[in-house]
Amino acid sequence: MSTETTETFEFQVEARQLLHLMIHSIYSNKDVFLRELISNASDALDKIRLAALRDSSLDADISDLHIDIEADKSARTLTVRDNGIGMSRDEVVALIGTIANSGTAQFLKELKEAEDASAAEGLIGQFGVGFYASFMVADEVTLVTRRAGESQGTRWTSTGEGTYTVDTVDDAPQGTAVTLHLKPEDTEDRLYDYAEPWKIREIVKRYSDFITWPVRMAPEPRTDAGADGSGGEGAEGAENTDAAPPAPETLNSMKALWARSRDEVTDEEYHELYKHISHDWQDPLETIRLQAEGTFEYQALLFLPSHAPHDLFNQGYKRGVQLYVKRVFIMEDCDALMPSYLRFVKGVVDAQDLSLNVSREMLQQDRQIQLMNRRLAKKVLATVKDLRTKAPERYATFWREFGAVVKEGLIGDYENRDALLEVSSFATTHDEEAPTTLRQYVERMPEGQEHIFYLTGESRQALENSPHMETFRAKGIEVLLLTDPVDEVWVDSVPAYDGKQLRSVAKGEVDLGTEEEKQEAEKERKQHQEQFAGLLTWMSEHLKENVKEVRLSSRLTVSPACLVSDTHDVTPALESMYRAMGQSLPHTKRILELNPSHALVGGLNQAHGERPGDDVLAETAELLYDMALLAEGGTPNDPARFVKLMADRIERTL
Ligand SMILES: Nc1ncnc2c1ncn2[C@@H]1O[C@H](COP(=O)(O)OP(=O)(O)OP(=O)(O)O)[C@@H](O)[C@H]1O
Repeated sequence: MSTETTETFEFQVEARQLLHLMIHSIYSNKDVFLRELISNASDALDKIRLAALRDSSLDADISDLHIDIEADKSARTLTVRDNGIGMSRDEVVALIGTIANSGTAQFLKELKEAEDASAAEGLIGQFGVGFYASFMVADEVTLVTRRAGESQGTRWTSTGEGTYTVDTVDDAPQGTAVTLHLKPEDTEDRLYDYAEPWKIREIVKRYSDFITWPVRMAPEPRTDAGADGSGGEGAEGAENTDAAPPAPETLNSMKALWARSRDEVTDEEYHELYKHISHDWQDPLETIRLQAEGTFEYQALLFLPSHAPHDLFNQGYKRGVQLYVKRVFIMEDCDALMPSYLRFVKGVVDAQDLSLNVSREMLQQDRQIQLMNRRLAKKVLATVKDLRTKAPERYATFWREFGAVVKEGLIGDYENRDALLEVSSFATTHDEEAPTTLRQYVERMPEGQEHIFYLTGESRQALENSPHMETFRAKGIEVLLLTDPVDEVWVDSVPAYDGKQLRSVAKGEVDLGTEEEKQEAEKERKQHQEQFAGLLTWMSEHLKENVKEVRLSSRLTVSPACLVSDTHDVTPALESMYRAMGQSLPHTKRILELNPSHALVGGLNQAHGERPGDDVLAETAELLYDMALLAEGGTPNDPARFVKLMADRIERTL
C-alpha cells in the first residue's frame, strides 16, 4: 500500500526560486538551518501540548515531549526529530511545497534587483526562509511525519531542485523527523561538518538555548548502528551500566529568558528568542523587560523590530505578542495584549493567574488583561521616549519604520496622547533632512506666533510648492509637512500641544505677525475689500456650484488663487479616504481665495468693473478656480473644457 501512493509534485514558483537561492547559498551563515528546524519542532511541541489540553479525546502522547538530534557521521546524515503535532499529508503539500508568506514574493523581486552579494545578504536577513534553510547544507532532505490522532504518516523527499515526492508510510511515530543528507564540508564557504557533535552543541547553545523543550543529542552510534534514541525517559546524566543504552545529552538550558534576571541573560540570547518568535532574521532594535508583581503577576519580554514587515498595513496583519500562562505556551498573536497602533511589537507575556483554557474572546473581556494592555503600551512608549534622548539614531530608525503606525494611536488613545505626541516626529520646512519633535518646534516658535502650523498632502515636494505655503515661506514661518495618510485623520483629533493649537495652513483665515503687523494687514484688507467687493460678489455667485465663498487671501504672495477649507471642515483628501473605505460623505464645498496683488486678479477686477456682463470674464473666473485646483495637485472638473479655454487664451498671446 505504501509505494503506490508515491506522488511527485512541483514546487510552487516562489518556493522554487527560494530553494535555488538556498542551494546556491547566498547566505553566508549556514549554521542557522539548525535553529530553523529546532524552532519548527518547538512550535510543533507547543501545539500538541495545547491541543491535548483543549481536547482530551485527542489520541496523542504528551508524556515526554522533546526534540532529538541524531548525527550519523558515517552516513553523513543529521536528523532533527520531534514528537509534536506532526502534519497530515495535505498539510505537508500545502506547508512545505508552497510559500504562504506574501512578503516573500516581494522579497524575491527585491533580491533579483540587488546586484552585489552584500546587498543580497542584507535582504535575505530580513526574511525567514525556515525549513528551506536546510538546503544550504544538505543535498537531499527527507521529512517523515504523522499528525497526532491520525494513523498514517507521510514521507516527503526532495533534492530541492524543481520537484518533491510524497508517499504514505504506515509506521511513522507521532511528530516529525527531518533528515538531512549533508553536503561535504567546505569551511571556506562556512559550511561545516554538521554531523560533528561539538558543532551541534555549539549551534544549539548559541541559537536555541532558551527553547523550553529539551533539545537532546543521541549518543554517537557505536560500530553496531541502529540506536534509535526514542526510548529515553528524559532522565539525563544517569550512570551507564553495560546493559543500558547511554542516556541522551540535553543541550539547552531550557530557561525561560523572561523569568531570569537581566544580568543573567546576554543580549545575544534575547536576540535569539526574538528571532524564534518573530521569524525575523535580523536583531531587534530594542529589548523591553517588565515584571509586574502584586495581585496580578506577569512577566513580559517585548521587542521593537528593526524593520517593518511588508504586510503591516494589510487588513489581516496578525498582531500581538505570544501569551504564556505559567510557562505554558497558550497562543500566538494575542491581540488583546497590545493596542493596534503597537501591532509590530513582538515578544512574550507570561501571566501567573490565568486559566490555561483562556480563549481570545475571554481575553478581550478581561479587566486584568485590559490593564495589562495599558501598562504594556505605556512601557513601550516610555522606551521609545528613552531611545529618542539616549539613542537618537535608533530612534530615527524606529520612527522611519513604525511612525506611520504609531500615529494611529493619536486618533483613539486619549490616555496616552501626551506620551504619543512626545515620541512623534514630523518632517518640517525647518530642515530638509531631519524631522522635528513638537517640543523642538515650539521652542523655535518666534514671538507672536501662536499656533503650530502644518500642511497635509501626498509628498514633501507637493507640499513645499503648494500655494498655501507662500506667505509662510515669505515670512519664514516653520510648517510641519505631513504626508502619511493617517496624518489627515489624527490632526483633527489632536487640538493642541503644550497649549498651542495645531492649525492647517490650508484651513481658515491666516493672521500672522505682531500686533502692529496685524493691524496694518487689517487696514490693507479693508481697502482691498472695498476695491474688490463687486468682483467677489459676482464670482461667488458664478462659481456657487463649486465653492461656498470667494474671498481675498492673506496667504498668497505669488499665485493668483488657492482653495482653502473652513477650520472645521473635512479636507478633500479625508473625504476621498472615507469614500475609498465605502463611506459616503456629503461633498464639502471650499473657499476660493484670490490674491489681490496678482496682476491677473487685478485685471479681472478692472475688466469686471468695465464690462460686468461679459461671458469671457465668466470663463476667466472658471479658469482661476481650475488653476487653484491644479496648483494643489487636484484635477479640474472638466479637463477638456479647461484645456480649450487655456488654448484660446494662449493663442491670443502669439
Ligand atoms: N517539525 C514540524 N512539525 C510540524 N509542522 C511543521 C514542522 N516543521 C514545519 N512545519 C509546518 O510547516 C510550516 C512551514 O515551515 P517553515 O519553516 O517553512 O516556515 P515557518 O516556520 O512557518 O516560517 P519561517 O519561514 O518564518 O520560519 C510551518 O509553519 C509548520 O506549520
